Amino acid sequence: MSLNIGMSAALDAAPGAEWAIDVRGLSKVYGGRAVVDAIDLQVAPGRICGFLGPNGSGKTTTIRMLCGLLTPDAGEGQCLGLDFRQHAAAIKRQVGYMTQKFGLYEDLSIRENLDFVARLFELPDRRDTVDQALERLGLQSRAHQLAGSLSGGWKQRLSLAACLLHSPRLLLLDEPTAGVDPKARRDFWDEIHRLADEGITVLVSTHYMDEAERCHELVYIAYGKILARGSEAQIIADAGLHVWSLSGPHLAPWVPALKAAPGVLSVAAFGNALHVAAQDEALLMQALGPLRQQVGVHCEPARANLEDVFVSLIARAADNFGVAA
Ligand SMILES: Nc1ncnc2c1ncn2[C@@H]1O[C@H](COP(=O)(O)OP(=O)(O)OP(=O)(O)O)[C@@H](O)[C@H]1O
Repeated sequence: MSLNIGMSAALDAAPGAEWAIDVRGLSKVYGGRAVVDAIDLQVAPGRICGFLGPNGSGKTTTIRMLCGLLTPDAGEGQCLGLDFRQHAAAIKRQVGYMTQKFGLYEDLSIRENLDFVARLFELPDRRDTVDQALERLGLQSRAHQLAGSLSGGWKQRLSLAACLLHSPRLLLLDEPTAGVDPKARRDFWDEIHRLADEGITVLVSTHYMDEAERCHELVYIAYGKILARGSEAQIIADAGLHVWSLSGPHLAPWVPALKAAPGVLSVAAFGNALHVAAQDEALLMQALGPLRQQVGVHCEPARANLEDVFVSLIARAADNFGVAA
């Protein structure tokens, strides 16, 4: 069970705060290594901010510091208008945190789990509150089923219902849809957008590009540092990438040489096409030269997508930090 609730907190979020999350210089060091390295993060109320980055880049650590489950080594700022270092308990009461791993009791039913969480939060009218949560997330038909016997999609809905029970104003969701099928993911995102329409702020980590596209804004982190932020369109424009799409037979043998070519930052297959990306257009043309001579190979400029940008950012960051991408 990962819920950790400050029962004694009486502070409410400061009304009308300009930012739901506003932290600067947030850092966490493990074993002498800054796994979150002086990051600044601002999210306005009612916005959905996607938090992206490769495995081990510091997303969970950041989320856990924001909701007061982990003490930062440095940083200052506010969550919901409250100083996030001084008022961790008060913030916890107004934040819904969904962990990466299912954090509820497998041997309790859906209803029993929700009732348990309602007790933890000392919610009044528990039965009504649980009934409403069951209805909102479409869980009534399975209310008496043990959580341990639910599929991934149902477990995820139960987790979301549990973290919404106390009417939080900020949701911190850590890879909430990992391993969940496309229909359940779509339903989940519809619900996230309904919540944002109601004014709830959402910071959600994900590895899925289609989910990134459903966020109002994105933050991309690697090696504990923020490498890009903004809307999808801004991030793509800021990256200044040149991308060419290649199609034709037997392209796979060309991939290693393309990847090794100077200036090439990303090579990826999308269906029958290869996307090759670089910042330096002349180097890209040089890398593509031999392929453009091949009979049957069609080359044309393409629009960079988020995945092209993120893979390229990692390649550049790896160069900067002197590590293997
Ligand atoms: N308690 C800990 N002690 C030591 N190192 C830790 C601890 N927790 C996390 N780390 C390290 O900090 C780094 C960042 O981890 P974190 O879980 O925040 O990454 P992440 O971006 O959430 O990754 P993923 O996408 O795989 O969930 C990793 O290298 C991880 O091994």
